[in-house]
Amino acid sequence: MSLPPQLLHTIENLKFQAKDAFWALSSCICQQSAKIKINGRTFKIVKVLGEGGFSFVYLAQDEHSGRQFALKKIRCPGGNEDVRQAMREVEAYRRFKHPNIIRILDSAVVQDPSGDGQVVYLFLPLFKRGNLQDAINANSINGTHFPEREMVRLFKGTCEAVRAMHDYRAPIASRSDIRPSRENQSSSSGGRAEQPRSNIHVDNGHSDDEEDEMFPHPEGDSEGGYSYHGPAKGRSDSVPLVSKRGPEEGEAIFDGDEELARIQESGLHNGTTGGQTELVPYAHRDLKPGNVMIADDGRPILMDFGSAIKARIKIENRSQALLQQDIAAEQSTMAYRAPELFDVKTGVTIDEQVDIWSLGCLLFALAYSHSPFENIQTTEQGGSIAMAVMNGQYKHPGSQYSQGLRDLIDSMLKVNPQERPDIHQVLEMTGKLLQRLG
Ligand SMILES: Nc1ncnc2c1ncn2[C@@H]1O[C@H](COP(=O)(O)OP(=O)(O)OP(=O)(O)O)[C@@H](O)[C@H]1O
Repeated sequence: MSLPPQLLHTIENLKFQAKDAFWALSSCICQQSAKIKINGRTFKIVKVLGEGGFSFVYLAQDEHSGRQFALKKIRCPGGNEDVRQAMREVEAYRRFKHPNIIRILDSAVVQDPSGDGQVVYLFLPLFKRGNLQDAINANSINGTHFPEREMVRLFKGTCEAVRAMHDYRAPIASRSDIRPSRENQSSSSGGRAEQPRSNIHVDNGHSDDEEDEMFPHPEGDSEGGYSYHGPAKGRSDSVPLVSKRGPEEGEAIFDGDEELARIQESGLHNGTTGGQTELVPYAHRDLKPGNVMIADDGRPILMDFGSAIKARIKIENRSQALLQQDIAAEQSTMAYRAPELFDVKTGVTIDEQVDIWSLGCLLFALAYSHSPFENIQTTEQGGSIAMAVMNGQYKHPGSQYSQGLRDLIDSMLKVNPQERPDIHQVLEMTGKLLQRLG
């Protein structure tokens, strides 16, 4: 039976209307996908700033105040263990308060709207000038080099951030901070090969109690009022489950300069506010130019604390050694990784000297645009990066830089960690070099 032409037309019209409605709906959805609501605020995602192994970093703008932030989105497909790992990063950001260390502004754990699992959002101050790796890349493209004084200044600021970690003092009240880690007491790896983060169930040197400690504290506590209510089952919106006190309507979520001034004035450079403390050195474990941002005033700012860990780990047996190798393989960048992390020996204590090696690589990279152990396959040395690192095989390319700079790099790139200077000695040598450079 054929339909009258008028009815056919009406049907076509309805089809188009339905299409229009579909497009309107999808464009609305698309527009919404460029916005995100966290802790009661709506943020516009302006662009992608960078991408890491498990995360995206976006430039986000608060719709209300117009302020811009770096929003790090960490996917946690592996469930609670991944969320815990991400929360360790949040906690590490909060632990170290220093003018050369990035401060976290806020965080939230939400149900991933595009699938299963959770997402952890970190609000960070925006550094428009990029990081030291960006500056190195710009040098390579333009055929330019850092002036030596500027390079040593950037290096010194980075070392000051590292010193705050190596000299970290924990309040004594928090006894869990000094208990031996489960990692040090038991073995669980048994020779696993390099695996993705979500499959490695390690505690990164933290006891169970400390893991609890590392979760945000209840509202109103001394740490500043985070609260964790566990992952939300079946929620599809972006309701924050972990949140600092959400900003009131009209209240600026953050003022980076004010915050920095507060840190500098209060002298809270080492995370403690008085009372009894004890030394609990932390290692960053992934020092490299890409993890040092450049602030508007030119200050180097250390970031990316996903790999930060209590520095001193006693290796008592082969399984613990292999576990540490796994962790290093997953979290530390190979060309900047210390030799003792490539082949972890039994009966030794790994410590914060791993960072000194990475600082040597970082200063070398600032000077010559690449790590001493990058592009190793293409050199006449022939061996792998691991072999070159473990043998301490590298060469300074010809340059205008002073012998003092070369000596400083060489002092840090000692295969035996005990022969490397500690961070205080590195800073002393760096200061003297700066003085000589005028
Ligand atoms: N606060 C910020 N301001 C501007 N850009 C940023 C900021 N934080 C991160 N980025 C950009 O995003 C990139 C990735 O950030 P980040 O290193 O924190 O991610 P990641 O997943 O931990 O990376 P990786 O896999 O290297 O450890 C950085 O190299 C940088 O270019």
